[in-house]
Amino acid sequence: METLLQIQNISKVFGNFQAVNNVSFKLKKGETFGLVGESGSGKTTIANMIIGIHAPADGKIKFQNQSLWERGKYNRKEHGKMQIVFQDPQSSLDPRMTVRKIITEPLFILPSSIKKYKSKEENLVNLMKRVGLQEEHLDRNPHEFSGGQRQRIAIARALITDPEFILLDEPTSALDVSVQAQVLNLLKDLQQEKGLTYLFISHNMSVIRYMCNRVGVLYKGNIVEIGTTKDIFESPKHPYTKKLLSSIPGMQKN
Ligand SMILES: Nc1ncnc2c1ncn2[C@@H]1O[C@H](COP(=O)(O)OP(=O)(O)OP(=O)(O)O)[C@@H](O)[C@H]1O
Repeated sequence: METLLQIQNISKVFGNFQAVNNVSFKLKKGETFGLVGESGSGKTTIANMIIGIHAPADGKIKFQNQSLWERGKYNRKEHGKMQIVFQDPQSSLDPRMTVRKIITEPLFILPSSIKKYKSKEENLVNLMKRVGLQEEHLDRNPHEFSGGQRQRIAIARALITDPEFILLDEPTSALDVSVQAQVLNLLKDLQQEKGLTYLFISHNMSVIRYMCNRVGVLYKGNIVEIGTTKDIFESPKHPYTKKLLSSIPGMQKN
């Protein structure tokens, strides 16, 4: 299968702290790759290097075979094809903006003809319905919504540019368990419909198992194990992976 995103030996140092150390993995088109590890293991730092917030100290990140970083500068040319959904919809959605503005904001990086077409009322209404919201929600502000609805708004915003790839950074960790399942199922259905590729970042092994085809286990900035979800959960090799698994309620200890 075609490789969409390739992470090659990336590292990141803050002061003299090595947050990410020589990390490599690949995302194949249409799959969900999970990145799991406890708080502080470097998950968000890797996400930030992919989306252009931090330059890697070393290594390469290639999207559709194009380098995203060249000599410390981020290449935003293909940025509409990559989107992100963050953990906390409370702080990632601007409270002063209407839902309409929030959702259409990513279009500004696209050519005006596409922007004009995509922001047509009919398209917006269809997109709202697809993520489980309603037309009348378009002119409200984020604080008028529940956590689950806010995350649906963030998903609509991610979908507006017709991306190939969505980086999901703990997308349901701030939600109640029942709402969490609904949002995860929505993400799964959207992936099927649109052939999306996901990088799914989480510290929650159960969610990773439910969502991912393959998993990379991150420990203190290092990938200690990569495998199919089945291999990671049924025959983990690294002691740290075993430790993560033993912390899941109801999981057999290895
Ligand atoms: N801008 C920064 N300056 C200094 N240290 C940082 C910075 N960003 C992250 N770190 C450190 O790098 C390490 C990795 O952080 P990171 O946020 O990537 O971890 P994480 O696995 O995403 O954790 P969490 O799940 O808590 O978000 C942490 O020890 C953190 O304190």
